[in-house]
Amino acid sequence: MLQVKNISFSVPEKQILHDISFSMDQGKFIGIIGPNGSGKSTMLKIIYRYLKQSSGQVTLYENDMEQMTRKKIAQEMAVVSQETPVLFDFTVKDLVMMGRTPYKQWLAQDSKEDFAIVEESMKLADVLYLKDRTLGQLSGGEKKRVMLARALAQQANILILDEPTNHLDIEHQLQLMDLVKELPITIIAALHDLNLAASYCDELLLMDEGNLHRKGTPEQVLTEETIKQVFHVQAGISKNPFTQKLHLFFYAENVGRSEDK
Ligand SMILES: Nc1ncnc2c1ncn2[C@@H]1O[C@H](COP(=O)(O)OP(=O)(O)OP(=O)(O)O)[C@@H](O)[C@H]1O
Repeated sequence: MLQVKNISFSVPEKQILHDISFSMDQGKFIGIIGPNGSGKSTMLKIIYRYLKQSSGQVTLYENDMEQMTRKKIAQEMAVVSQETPVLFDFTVKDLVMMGRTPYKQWLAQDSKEDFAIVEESMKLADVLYLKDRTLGQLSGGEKKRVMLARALAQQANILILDEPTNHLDIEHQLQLMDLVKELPITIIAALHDLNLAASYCDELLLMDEGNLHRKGTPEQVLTEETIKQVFHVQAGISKNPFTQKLHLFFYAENVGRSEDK
């Protein structure tokens, strides 16, 4: 459904992305992983058209995204970015209602259906109890969940998440990942936690210094060799005994050396 074709991105000082190509199939959960500064957020920002690539093309259902209107893109894609908007005086329910904007005519009233969708989205993201608070009165993790609720209210076909579990406690991390995994839509998420990525993603894109180092299933991408090459740490590959999913252990290269002496 979505194709990224030969995308490069440069700023005056340097090239940030080098000739990236991949495609996303309907209903799949794709994870973008890689060290700090490897280009994950930049790649996502180009997909949701916050940044314009220097060369290459992104197509959605074979249409060039540059030719699509903002409104059409907002009906297709919802984004939870790393930044929270500076709308401190807005209440949670008003913010989540903003997710309905792409479906409204100029100055149209919120419909019964809009209110029902907003309430359901707040329930799913576990923020209903915060609905009358303003954004300025929330913790980092609560804000993150409100932004997820807003994205859910958008009812888009593609959900883009930039480090969605950042700021979340472990219960809410797993809740969020379970929730988005169950959605019948396509998800693309930049993730730092490789074990979360391994557990939930159908496919991983491993970025390294602006290049797509490897793509494939978690088993294909998360090997001892690739982790050493890209993250410069040693990894042991195992299985989570409860979920049977791939599980990684990490250690610095010199661990255990003192015991060898
Ligand atoms: N506007 C800009 N001008 C100059 N350099 C930039 C700009 N935006 C991003 N960069 C650089 O591009 C590289 C990729 O940044 P990006 O935010 O995409 O990385 P990331 O993989 O998402 O990192 P992190 O894991 O730390 O969030 C970094 O080295 C960053 O400093």
